[in-house]
Amino acid sequence: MSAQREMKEKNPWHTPLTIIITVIGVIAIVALVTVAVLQNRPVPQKYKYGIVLDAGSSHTALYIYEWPAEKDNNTGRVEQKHSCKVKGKGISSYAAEPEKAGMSLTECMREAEMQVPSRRHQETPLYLGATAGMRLLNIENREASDKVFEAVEKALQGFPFSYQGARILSGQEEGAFGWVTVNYLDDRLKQGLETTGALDLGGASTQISFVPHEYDISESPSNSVAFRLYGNDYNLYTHSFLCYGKDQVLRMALAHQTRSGPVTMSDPCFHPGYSVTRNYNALYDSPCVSERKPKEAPLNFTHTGVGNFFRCQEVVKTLFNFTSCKYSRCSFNGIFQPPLQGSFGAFSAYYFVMNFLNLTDSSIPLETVKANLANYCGTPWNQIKQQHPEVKEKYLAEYCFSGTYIVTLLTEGYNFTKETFSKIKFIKEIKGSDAGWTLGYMLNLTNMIPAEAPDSPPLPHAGYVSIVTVIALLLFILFILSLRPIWPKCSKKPQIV
Ligand SMILES: O=P(O)(O)OP(=O)(O)OP(=O)(O)OC[C@H]1O[C@@H](n2cnc3c(O)ncnc32)[C@H](O)[C@@H]1O
Ligand SMILES: [Ca+2]
Repeated sequence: MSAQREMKEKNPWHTPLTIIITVIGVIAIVALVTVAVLQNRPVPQKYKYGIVLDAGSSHTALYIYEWPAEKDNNTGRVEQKHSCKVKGKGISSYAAEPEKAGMSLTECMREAEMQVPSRRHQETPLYLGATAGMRLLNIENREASDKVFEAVEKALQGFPFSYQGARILSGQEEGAFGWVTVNYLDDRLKQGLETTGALDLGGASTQISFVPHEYDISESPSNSVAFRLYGNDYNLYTHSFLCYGKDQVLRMALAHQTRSGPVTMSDPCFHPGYSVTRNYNALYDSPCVSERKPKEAPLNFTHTGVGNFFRCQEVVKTLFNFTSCKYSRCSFNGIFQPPLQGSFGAFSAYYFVMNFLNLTDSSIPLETVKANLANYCGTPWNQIKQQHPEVKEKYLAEYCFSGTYIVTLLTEGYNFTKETFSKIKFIKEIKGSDAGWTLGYMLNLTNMIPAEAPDSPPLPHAGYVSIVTVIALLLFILFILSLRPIWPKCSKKPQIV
C-alpha cells in the first residue's frame, strides 16, 4: 500500500498541476474542433426562389426553382422545387379570347403563392417565355399575339412576385437554354466535363443543340451561340425547326396526303381500323400548312388508318427537303449542321412517345426500335384501345405516327446512324428537375452561372476539420512533451516488495 502511495506521489501525472493542464488541454481541443465544425457546418438552409412559366404551343407549365440563400454569389445549386401544369391548351389557342389566356394561369399562380414562403414573394422573379405556338400566332396574326401577351401580363402582375416580363423566345434561345439546363443539372459545366447535346421535341417546333468538334462558326453564324461558363468557352451549334414539332408535323403529313382534296384518306401512320372525320378548314388553319390547302376541297374528309411503319416513313420523309444545301453539310431544309458529337439527352415529346412505346432503353438497337414500331403500327386500333384504356385517345392514336417521325427525324433528318443512335438517352428529368429550356433561361437571366470559375476554399470542409484536429493534437502532445524535465523522476520503476 505504502509503495503504491509513494508511486502516486512520485508520478508527475498525478500532480494536481498536470491534471489541471491535461483537463484544460482536452477541453481546449474539444472546443477548437467544435468551433471548427460548427463554423463550417452548413447552417439550416434558407432558400431563394424563381418562377418560370413555359408557355408552349400545346400547354403552359409553371416551374418553381429554389437555391440556397446564403450562397449569394450565385454558386448554390438550383433545383426544381415544384411544377404545375396549367389546365387547358397553350396561350396561343386563346387568340380569339385573349382574357382567357390570362385567366388560365390563375390556378397555377395561386399554387406558386402557396409554395413560395410569403416573406420571399416580393423578391422572387417571375418570367414567362413563350415558344413555337406564339411564334406561329405572331406570324399569322401579330395583333392577336400582342393581345394575348397583354392579357397574360395583366394577370401575372396581379400576383405578389417580382414580374420580369413575358416574351417570345427565339428558336436559338430555346435550343441553347435547353442545352444549358441538361448540362447544368448533370454538373458538366462546373466540372468542365464534355457536354451532352440536347434534343427537344415540342408540339410546334423541335430543337437540336450540341458542341461540335472543330466547328467553324463562320459557316452559319445564325446557328451558333457562344457561352463562357465557369471559366470554360463553349461554341454551341443550335437550330430550331419551326413546324417540326409533333403536332404541326402531323398537320404537314395530313396536308401532304390530302393535297388533292379527297373525301377519304388512307393513312399508313394510323392503326388499321382507325377512322375519324376531320375538317379541312381546321386542318389547314396553321401557317405550317395554310399555303398547301387544296383549292377545291370538301368540308370534311374521313381519315382512316392502314398501319404500315415503312410506308409511314416514306410519308414523313416527304416532309424533309434534302435537295439544296449551300453549306459543307446540312441536316434538312438547307439548314447547316456540323457532324454529330458525343451523347445526347432527348426530352419532352421524345420522352413521352418513346416511353409509351417502351423504347427509352439506349441499349435497344435502332433496327429493333424500327421492328417494334412496325409491329405497333400494324396492331388494329380496337386492340390498341383495349390494351391502353387509361391513355388519352388522341395521344394513343398518334403514337405510331410520332414514333415513326422521331426515328425518321433522328436518322434521316439529323443523320444519327445505328451506331450513334445508342448515344441518345430519352429523359424526362435529371436529379428531380425537368429537362427543358426553363431552368437555363432563369439561370441566364439571374446571372446564376458565372463566366469565371468561382473561388472555392482551398480545402473541403472535412479536410479543414481533420487538419485542425491533427494540429491541435500535435500542439497538445508538444505541450505534454515540454513537461519532460519532470519525467526522469518517474522513469525509475518503483520497487514493489
Ligand atoms: O415547345 P412547343 O413546340 O411550344 O410545344 P410544347 O412545349 O407545348 O410541347 P411539349 O413538350 O409540352 O409537348 C410536346 C408534344 O407532346 C404532347 N404530349 C404531352 N404529353 C404527352 C403524352 O403523355 N403522350 C404523348 N404526347 C404527349 C403534347 O401534346 C405536344 O404535342
Ligand atoms: Ca416546349
